[in-house]
Amino acid sequence: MLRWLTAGESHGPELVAILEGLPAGVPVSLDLVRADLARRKLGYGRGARMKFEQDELAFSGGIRHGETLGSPIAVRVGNTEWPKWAEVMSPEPIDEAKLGRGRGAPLTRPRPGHADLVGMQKYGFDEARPVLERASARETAARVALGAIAKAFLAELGIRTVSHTLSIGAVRVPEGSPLPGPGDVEALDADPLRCFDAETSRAMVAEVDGAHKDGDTLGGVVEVLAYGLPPGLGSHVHWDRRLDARLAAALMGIQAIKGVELGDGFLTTTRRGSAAHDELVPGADGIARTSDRAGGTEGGMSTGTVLRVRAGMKPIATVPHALRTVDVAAGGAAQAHHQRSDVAAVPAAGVVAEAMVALTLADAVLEKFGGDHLAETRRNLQGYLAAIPDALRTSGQSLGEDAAGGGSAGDRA
Ligand SMILES: Cc1cc2nc3c(=O)[nH]c(=O)nc-3n(C[C@H](O)[C@H](O)[C@H](O)COP(=O)(O)O)c2cc1C
Ligand SMILES: C=C(O[C@@H]1CC(C(=O)O)=C[C@@H](OP(=O)(O)O)[C@H]1O)C(=O)O
Repeated sequence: MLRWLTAGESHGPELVAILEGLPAGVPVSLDLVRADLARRKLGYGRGARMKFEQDELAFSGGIRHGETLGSPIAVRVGNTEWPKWAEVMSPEPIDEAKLGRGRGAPLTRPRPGHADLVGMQKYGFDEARPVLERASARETAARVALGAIAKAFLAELGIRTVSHTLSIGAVRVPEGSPLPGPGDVEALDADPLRCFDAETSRAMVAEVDGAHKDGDTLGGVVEVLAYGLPPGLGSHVHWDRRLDARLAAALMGIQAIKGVELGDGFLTTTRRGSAAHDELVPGADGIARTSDRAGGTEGGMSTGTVLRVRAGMKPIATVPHALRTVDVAAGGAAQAHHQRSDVAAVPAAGVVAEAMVALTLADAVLEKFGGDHLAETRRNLQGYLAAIPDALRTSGQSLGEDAAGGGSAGDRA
């Protein structure tokens, strides 16, 4: 079982994350995690904060000489902007008069679409600062750090994840466009919107520019792909063991994600059964699929084909052309508070979604194969794959011998 927790506020000194249950022997470096933290800041439409704020990464448990120890892994992501917020976010009691009218002033005009109002009601605060500090997606830096470690573990078993942007606002990659593979990650990261279709990416830039000019914000859809999965992660036997359910919960747990689809998702609901599923045919080296509409799960289990899961993000709630609200201190109509914000953070949400998928898959792998050292997990995986009888074997399925090698893009249906 893999467990993880994060703590820390958006403008606090640091985020702290703990990952418990990963086997020993997984190669992990600060650079590897730093690289994913940097990818999370990418994307045309992100606000100024992404440029001036630096993530200061440190491991403070669970890793020795570049490898996991099997003990809980502790990660700290320091915030270089902390000195500016030291009084506003001081853990020690502070004279409220000192906070003044600047960044410490009470936020009494809650933003529709953010956690402000209901957080104040629920936790008994009279202003939004104590709510928004934790509701903020700054927290996703901690999850991406843990996701990078989960990805390092999965890569050792030949499993690789890729995320990309499918839509921003009304601009969408055409249905049926080629999927990026593990070798396309660099090119995706170099694209301003992390979109695999160059023409659509240009249209997305124009969409973001348009929203920015109008003082507005955008949402969109991201897709995460996982290559090289064995069949049988998750289970059909109980609702909370289903891999699709676990992926949906993990993705819906990201700030602003409002919908999740497995494979063709809602599109499949419009198809007839004869055109909705992935038919099985005899292939050269085992059972083959004629399509990949399901997105790599059946009966709540991975099928061994490429996993394809989508997450839809609502537009950013802090709309520059501020939305109507109520001033809960003065009473009466007002405009929601606004200092700065992202126009769109969909590409960043893709990197976060990749981290959440990686953590969920790593958990499912450990549930099925266990192992206190990576070598044991790998042996168990290889033994399982080798024991699948020839008559049930799917085409292109690894026998496990190459599980230490690279991703198996050949699994793509
Ligand atoms: C990567 C990322 C960046 C975000 N940036 C902002 C932002 O700059 N301003 C904002 O109001 N919301 C931003 N959000 C969304 C808010 O965090 C989210 O709308 C808020 O937590 C309420 O979401 P909920 O209704 O899903 O709970 C961002 C979300 C993500 C995933
Ligand atoms: C700091 C990050 O994202 C923040 C997420 C966020 C929100 O409301 O979710 C609001 C913005 O913060 P602020 O209101 O302080 O400008 C974003 O910059 C980050 O992703 O690292």
